[in-house]
Amino acid sequence: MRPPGYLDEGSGEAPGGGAVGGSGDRSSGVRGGGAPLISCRGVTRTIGGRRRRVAALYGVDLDIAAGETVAVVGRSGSGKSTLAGVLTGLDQPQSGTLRVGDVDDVWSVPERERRRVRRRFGWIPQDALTSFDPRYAAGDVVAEALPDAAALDAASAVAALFERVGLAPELMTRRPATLSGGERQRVAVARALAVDPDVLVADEPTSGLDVVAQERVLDVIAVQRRAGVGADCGDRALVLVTHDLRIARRMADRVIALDAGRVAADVSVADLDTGGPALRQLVEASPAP
Ligand SMILES: Nc1ncnc2c1ncn2[C@@H]1O[C@H](COP(=O)(O)OP(=O)(O)OP(=O)(O)O)[C@@H](O)[C@H]1O
Repeated sequence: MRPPGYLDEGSGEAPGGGAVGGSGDRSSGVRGGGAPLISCRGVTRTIGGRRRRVAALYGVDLDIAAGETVAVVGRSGSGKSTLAGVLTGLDQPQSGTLRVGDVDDVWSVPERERRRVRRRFGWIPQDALTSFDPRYAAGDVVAEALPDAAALDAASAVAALFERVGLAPELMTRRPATLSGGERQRVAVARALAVDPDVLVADEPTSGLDVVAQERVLDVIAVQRRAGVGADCGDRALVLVTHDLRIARRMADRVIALDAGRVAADVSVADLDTGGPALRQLVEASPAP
């Protein structure tokens, strides 16, 4: 099940090679010496039915620290969206563990505890429109995601979120299907921010948008990353799934490249150009800057 405010959607193990950079060094993604906010160990997820099963993630080890912005890059089908679903505790891996904060193994705790973990994440899906309930106006989509306390004064909470993402208040009563692609994505960002998340996970948040709309959405996400809301943004993390290395360079501190469901590279943005052949292949496969 998706979190409140999202339509449920299906989602779903793989061959591969070794990683460039830090994924073999499990402490490399953790800054400041503390425990990472999110840790995956040996995560494998297969998707599909009985006839055709696809190994979408295979033996993934990954740490994400509070305060980091991590871009997940890779070719189409490399497992980026699958990883996003696993990291947020929405999709269960067939094997491996996911630790989030003080919960050592998210899939071994009771569902109630898992829901508490999921509430730490704001999720911006790849295709916002299909994640909206078509019966709801844009404001209601965001209101539905509010935590119980904020729901007491939902109207002003939603208005504040609309303002934050640069959406005119009159758009609250419009159905998302009648909004532009960029406006819809910003409704999706507002919905993700409604939970005041510790981790914002954005899956190709600008796909299908023109350059101006892309900039607006990226700016809104960047502001959340830097400013936070009512809390120290140093406690927060952003995971940005993208096939576009230009966006990764612009937004992230660190880049994780997936290849056939495995972590092929885990490097700082500064090392993006010196990451060795595996990473170079991925860089060359991405759109030109
Ligand atoms: N519902 C599904 N049923 C069967 N296979 C699936 C399903 N969803 C994804 N897959 C397969 O799992 C693999 C990983 O898919 P995933 O969506 O995670 O890749 P991705 O890197 O996010 O791709 P893209 O950049 O195109 O969004 C791919 O081989 C894909 O075809």
